[in-house]
Amino acid sequence: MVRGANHTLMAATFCPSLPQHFKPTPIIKFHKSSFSFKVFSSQSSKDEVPTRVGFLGLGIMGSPMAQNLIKAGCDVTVWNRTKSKCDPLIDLGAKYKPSPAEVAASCDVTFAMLADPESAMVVACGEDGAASGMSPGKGYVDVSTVDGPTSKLINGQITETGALFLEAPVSGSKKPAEDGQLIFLTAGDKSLYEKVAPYLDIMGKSRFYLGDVGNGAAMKLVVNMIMGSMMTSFAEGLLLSEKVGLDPSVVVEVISQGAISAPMFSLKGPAMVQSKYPTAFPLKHQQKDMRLALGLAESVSQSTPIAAAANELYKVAKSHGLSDSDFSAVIEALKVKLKD
Ligand SMILES: NC(=O)C1=CN([C@@H]2O[C@H](COP(=O)(O)OP(=O)(O)OC[C@H]3O[C@@H](n4cnc5c(N)ncnc54)[C@H](OP(=O)(O)O)[C@@H]3O)[C@@H](O)[C@H]2O)C=CC1
Ligand SMILES: O=CCCC(=O)O
Repeated sequence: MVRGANHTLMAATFCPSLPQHFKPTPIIKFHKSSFSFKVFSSQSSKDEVPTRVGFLGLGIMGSPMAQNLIKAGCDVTVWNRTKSKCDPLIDLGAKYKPSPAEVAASCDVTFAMLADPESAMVVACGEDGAASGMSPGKGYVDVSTVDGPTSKLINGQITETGALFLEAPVSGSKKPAEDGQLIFLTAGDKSLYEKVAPYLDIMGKSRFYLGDVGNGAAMKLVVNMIMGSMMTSFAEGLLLSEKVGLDPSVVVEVISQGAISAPMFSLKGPAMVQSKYPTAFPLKHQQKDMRLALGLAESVSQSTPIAAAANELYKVAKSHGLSDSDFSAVIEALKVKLKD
């Protein structure tokens, strides 16, 4: 693992729009390794930081991530299927292009934060997709949560153009995205990983390089499978406590002080007790991740009965119209079940 350095230092190190006196020596020391960049050349080459950054997909996660790049002084060009979501970023100084292909063609490196495997594929490889604008010297970094096979297909299409590919799904939700505190789980081209590291460190607090394409996706799915199961177990506990006459708010407090304490329980618990689910991580995406994690487990004949049961609850919640609520709304599926 390598840790991100101070964001201001990182931004000042390579973002061309910052005043020269803010630029310290371009050597970034990380937890386990260090390397240096050559910066501010108009041409990209192997050891230079790419200067023109594209961002495709401006949903709950993509918008604050792109915003942090802009605020750090980076030269950012955005695209989103629903154009209106580009407007706040354009107001902050971003450029706009009307297709992923045009973003990719005008940028050195392009990030993509899409909903699911289907949208990640169409934006990367569809008509006017990013691959059409790719060429040698450019890079494509997919930070969406997808499965390994999808990531490998995108890798194939991007690298066929001579460009480089990195998968880099993130741990951390809306608030960490806003605060530049995401955790990047990267895999793929190592040289691209090193080139984009300063950008990852603006958007995140740490990054892992995990080797071949597919490993980042697998890591993300394992983590989210655990998270999805934890949430359903937590929901069961809250409802059981209420049924036996305990105050579920006190359960949240007790948990927060013990060995099973987790930020997620303290963060979501108080709202869940009030049947409120302000969306940070949409339930439909959590169910997608459970489904993809189950597919991953199936591919290696690993038994995952807890995740399979949790997945069923997310499916029930979706069928009750909770797709766009926060994934903590899965508790409603248990309320429905208990009433039946
Ligand atoms: N929210 C969270 O806490 C986290 C989410 N993730 C993952 O990050 C990814 C994005 O999540 P999030 O930002 O929450 O999701 P949102 O649903 O808020 O945003 C999804 C984005 O994908 C775009 N999109 C969807 N379908 C298509 C399509 N067919 N063609 C083109 N664009 C499309 C949307 O465009 P449009 O605006 O036009 O709908 C939007 O930009 C997901 O893979 C999710 O699992 C990872 C970590 C945390
Ligand atoms: O994919 C979503 C992850 C949410 C989180 O890590 O808090």
